[in-house]
Amino acid sequence: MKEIILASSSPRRSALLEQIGLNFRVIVCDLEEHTPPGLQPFEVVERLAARKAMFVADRLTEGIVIGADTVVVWRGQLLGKPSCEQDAVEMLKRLQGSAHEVFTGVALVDAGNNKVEVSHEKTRVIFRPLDEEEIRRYVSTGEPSDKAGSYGAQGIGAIFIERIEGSYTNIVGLPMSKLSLMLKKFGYDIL
Ligand SMILES: Cc1cn([C@H]2C[C@H](O)[C@@H](COP(=O)(O)OP(=O)(O)OP(=O)(O)O)O2)c(=O)[nH]c1=O
Repeated sequence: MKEIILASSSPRRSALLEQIGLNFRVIVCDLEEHTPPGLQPFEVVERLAARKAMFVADRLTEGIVIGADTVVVWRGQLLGKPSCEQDAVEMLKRLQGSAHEVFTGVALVDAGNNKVEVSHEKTRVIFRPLDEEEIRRYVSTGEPSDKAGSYGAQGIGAIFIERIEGSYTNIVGLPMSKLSLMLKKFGYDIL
């Protein structure tokens, strides 16, 4: 079996891979997350996921490298990780009482033969209405600080979610069903 390498510092992505009993190691790449303006959300997350995976694969001679990137899209606006607490409050004010989409791009790179596969998944999330006090209390827990859209569906943020259409794990940072099919194409079976 080839070694699996996760090119991500996200503890949620590691937790999802641990959940399915995958043996892997983490190599973190500290890349600037910049893309040219005017790209569609799926293009942004696919490009960033590919860049992260290729950066790590370039430094290896073998192994399958997984890269990923997650953004929240609200009425056409891309919301990444908040720059400060006020930014998080502003994002949550937009998301409350409405629907948004979470896009996660996933890239697999086989470091041995430079085979690359990139894809993305989209999940629709509906938030119940929130008042400003609730938003401020949530932001002061610190949970939003490292998360796209300023919430964690796997954490306290769960209490804001009325409904989800699509993959839950995609919201948390890795669409596991899609990932398993991509790994299969690289000759790696989970079961
Ligand atoms: C919407 C949402 C996002 N997130 C997280 C997943 C990602 O870790 C993060 C989005 O930022 P990313 O830039 O995708 O990932 P990262 O900076 O955490 O890690 P790396 O670049 O090293 O791969 O937001 C949640 O944990 N829960 C959620 O509900």
